[in-house]
Amino acid sequence: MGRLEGKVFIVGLGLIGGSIALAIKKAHPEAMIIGYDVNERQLGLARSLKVIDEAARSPEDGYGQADLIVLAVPVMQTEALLSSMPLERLKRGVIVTDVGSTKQRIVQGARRLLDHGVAFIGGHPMAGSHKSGVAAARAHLFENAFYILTPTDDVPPQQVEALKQWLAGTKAQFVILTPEEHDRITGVISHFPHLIAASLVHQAREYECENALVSRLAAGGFRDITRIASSNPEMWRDIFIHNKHELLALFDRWIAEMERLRSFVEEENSIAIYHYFLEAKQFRDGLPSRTKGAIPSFYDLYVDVPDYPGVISEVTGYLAEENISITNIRIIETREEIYGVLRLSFQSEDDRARAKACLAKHTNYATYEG
Ligand SMILES: NC(=O)c1ccc[n+]([C@@H]2O[C@H](COP(=O)([O-])OP(=O)(O)OC[C@H]3O[C@@H](n4cnc5c(N)ncnc54)[C@H](O)[C@@H]3O)[C@@H](O)[C@H]2O)c1
Ligand SMILES: O=C(O)C(=O)C[C@]1(C(=O)O)C=C[C@@H](O)C=C1
Repeated sequence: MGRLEGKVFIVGLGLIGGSIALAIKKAHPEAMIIGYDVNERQLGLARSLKVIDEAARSPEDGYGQADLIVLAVPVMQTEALLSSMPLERLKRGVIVTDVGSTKQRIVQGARRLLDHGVAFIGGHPMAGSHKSGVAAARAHLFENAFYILTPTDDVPPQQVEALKQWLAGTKAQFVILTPEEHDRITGVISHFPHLIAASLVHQAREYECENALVSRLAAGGFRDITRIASSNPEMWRDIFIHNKHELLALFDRWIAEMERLRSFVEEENSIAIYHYFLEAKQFRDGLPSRTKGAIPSFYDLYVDVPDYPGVISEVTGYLAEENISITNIRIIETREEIYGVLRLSFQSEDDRARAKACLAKHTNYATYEG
């Protein structure tokens, strides 16, 4: 696909908005990426990290210049932006899209754009992380992942193709769904699992009051299933309100399923318990593997390092001595401070913990997990 020139305006420069910006720039280096975020720190960081070319002072400042507008904010904010977008100031032929985890209410909210002849195409890249913020953004975040689009009949197919071309750098696989299909499927495979993860953490926290060993002993299984409980609460609050109807139906099915399972255990029904686990294993083992992008490794350690030459080789040298492999390394500049931040990525939580201990042994640099 050819390179596009023109202006892209991204509202919301967090994990997803930042990653989309980087992916667009990779495929279309001549395009100008303008960004806006209500959080000035995120906006400043997006500029410093060169995630965007230019910062807008307000959404209104960016809308009128853009050939592509990407709304990458929590879904309730997306609705608000759609209802206040000054349609008469938009460029002719502009494409407006979003990245929100829900679609029905957003597409309903975009009705005023569609009625005004503006091409709104709902979008949802089905990859992400429990991390937030532009510092976590990566150009390859969506590689091999599904990217759902929910165009309505009002939108000409050429506009849908043009959006795919803008987003080609994501290297994602595009899938067209209706907003209803989207919300039903993501309710089951994304939204409800986040609720289960959060509820398991609450359960452990309550047990912790009885015995402080609970969190210290929480090992691989608990950590694997609850990683997503570390996700952004504002984002998940909005998703739960938006997809309320699907989630209520899932609650009913889940509660009935737990009752059934509870009775197997109460009755010591070993055949039923065995088959329950076996069937789950068979289905889980049969899921298509999507190695790169869909499940990114995000075991990052941030290290505050003094700004002098050779500090990076010093840090990596200590890790090499202990055979700890780094999968990625990045310097995050902070212009006004004498300290810089080094972001080291590891393949596993264990590697990250070893790196933390190793740096504590050899240096006095502050480290924190991201
Ligand atoms: N995190 C994921 O795994 C994931 C994956 C796919 C889609 N999504 C969707 O992407 C969207 C963004 O999520 P994220 O993970 O990037 O969150 P994030 O918290 O990393 O970033 C959101 C950014 O939006 C900014 N913002 C909030 N309200 C704003 C407003 N009114 N105007 C301008 N900026 C505003 C925030 O300051 C923040 O920087 C959400 O709708 C979410 O549902 C998230
Ligand atoms: O990997 C994670 O941390 C995610 O939760 C990513 C995840 C998901 O549920 O798979 C979360 C929300 C998005 O809408 C899409 C992807």
